[in-house]
Amino acid sequence: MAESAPRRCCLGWDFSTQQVKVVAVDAEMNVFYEESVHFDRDLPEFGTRGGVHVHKDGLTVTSPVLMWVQALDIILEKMKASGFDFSQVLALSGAGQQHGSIYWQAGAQQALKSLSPDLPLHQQLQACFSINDCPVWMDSSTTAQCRQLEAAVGGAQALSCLTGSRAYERFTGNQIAKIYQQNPKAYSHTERISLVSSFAASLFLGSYSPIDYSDGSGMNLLHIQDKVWSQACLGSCAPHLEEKLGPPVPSCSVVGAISSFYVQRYGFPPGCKVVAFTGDNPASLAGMRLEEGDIAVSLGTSDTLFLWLQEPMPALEGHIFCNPVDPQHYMALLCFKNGSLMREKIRDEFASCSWSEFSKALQSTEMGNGGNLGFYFDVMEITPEIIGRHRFNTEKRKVSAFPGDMEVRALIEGQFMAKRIHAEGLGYRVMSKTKILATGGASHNRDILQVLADVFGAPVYVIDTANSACLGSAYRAFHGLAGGTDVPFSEVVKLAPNPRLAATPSPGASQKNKMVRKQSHFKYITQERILEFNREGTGNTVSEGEGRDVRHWSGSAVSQE
Ligand SMILES: Nc1ncnc2c1ncn2[C@@H]1O[C@H](COP(=O)(O)OP(=O)(O)O)[C@@H](O)[C@H]1O
Ligand SMILES: O=C(CO)[C@@H](O)[C@H](O)COP(=O)(O)O
Repeated sequence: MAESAPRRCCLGWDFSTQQVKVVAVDAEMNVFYEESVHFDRDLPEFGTRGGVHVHKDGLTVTSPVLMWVQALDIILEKMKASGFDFSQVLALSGAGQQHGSIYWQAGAQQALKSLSPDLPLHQQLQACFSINDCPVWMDSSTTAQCRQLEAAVGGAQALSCLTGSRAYERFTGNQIAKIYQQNPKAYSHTERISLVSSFAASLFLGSYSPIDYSDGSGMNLLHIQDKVWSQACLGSCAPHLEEKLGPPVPSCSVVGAISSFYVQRYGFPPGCKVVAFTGDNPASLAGMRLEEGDIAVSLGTSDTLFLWLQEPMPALEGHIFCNPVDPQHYMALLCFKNGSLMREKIRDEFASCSWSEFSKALQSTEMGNGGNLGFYFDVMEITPEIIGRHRFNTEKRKVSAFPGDMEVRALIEGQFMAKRIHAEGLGYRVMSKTKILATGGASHNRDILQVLADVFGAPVYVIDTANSACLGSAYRAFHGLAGGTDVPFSEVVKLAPNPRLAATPSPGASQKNKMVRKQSHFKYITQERILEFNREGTGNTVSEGEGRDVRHWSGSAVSQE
């Protein structure tokens, strides 16, 4: 796969929920190498499903830290076996699934600094962690800690104004508070706490890497405007937390040179720079070269939707993060937990475990699904907080199933309708110039992208790799190398290929959307509305008025315009 002629490059890594991935990008911004290690498939000894362990309470979700370390060993060996020329790597950066936290035991820094090139990393770092199973973003077990934090700073909106988000269970400050309360011994033996992103950077640096502003915004701890840890939040979560976190840094900072371990074992140049790692969603924003007015939809393990923002407008729903490529600006993010794993379940139940059958089901059903609507949350959703499968037929009745193909379309339309109304709740409006940039594993599926274009009434573009977090990490490595904050990111990546048009709205879609916007139909797809449907009981008719509106996205409503 690797070229034999020397090709100067930067590497972009992604430590995501289900896998570790890497791309190499040359000075002309071409991707010429991609590799990945899939946790469930390639490291079965850790017994994860979808890269995680879901605990008995159904709320606690963790991943083994040594699985991540070993995945890095494996991917580096794969690169070496393929002849990848490490000597040409000028710089590297990376991304991590957001919010997950790693607890380095006292003495671990020393172990990191004295890595022997004769042994793989996982054999040398075995005793370095005070917590072996790390809380990850899918965890929703910290409701008590969330309420404590909000109370400590004057309420949910006050916390959002400070940190960009009200308290969320998966956010790291609340996870740290839980560990401190339930396992104080492990907490006191911890000398450093990393995010998945800064942990991965630390493995390359051979010492602790700082947390960057952008991923640091997903902790409920960072003052997003002043870019310092909030003393009120730190104090509410756990003692001595500031020293365990270290000072945060701008996302485009060069945090050091690569550890001699990689120079000696793989042949990296000693001057290879490590640029601060960030969250996978901020890295995707960089990879898609998002512009103001565009909307990005990432269809990975989680589904996320994000926007570039000039001014933060923290609210009770969604998140504001510091922008990863422009320290003056921000990004807004909505996260939906029932993303690809939910789609896989419906695929397995109704489309013979095959994506091509899943696509056929979308092709054989009509836009609007004849008025049949579904919302599928097999795990407790984040946006909004709700669980269960909720289907409503064309007679406005709650039903327990649809015929197979209709089930597939109900899932995909429901997922995208939810994204649109929640984005509109944040103030986003689809305009005539709106571009939707899609990424993540499911963006390989053109039929899914067609539904996205139809529901948003806007064209959908993709980049050549569905791996925008890796790509963005490689771009960010070039940015850090070029001087970071002193140089506009757009200047550094100007040679990068433009996104390709993948789907345009079907005839009739915009007319439906126009009517839906006018009559505010989407607003009924809210937690309250679904709870109301449930209270009314399966088979009950939805009361006239509000409930009816949800179905107006279907064909029958168009004629009313
Ligand atoms: N053709 C396809 N159609 C729909 N979904 C797909 C397709 N190919 C892969 N996927 C989904 O992509 C997911 C992985 O996406 P990815 O962005 O790589 O995840 P992550 O970065 O969170 O590990 C898989 O769980 C799978 O469901
Ligand atoms: O919790 C969030 C964002 O707030 C998730 O988006 C994680 O960042 C996981 O990312 P993927 O592995 O699904 O890409």
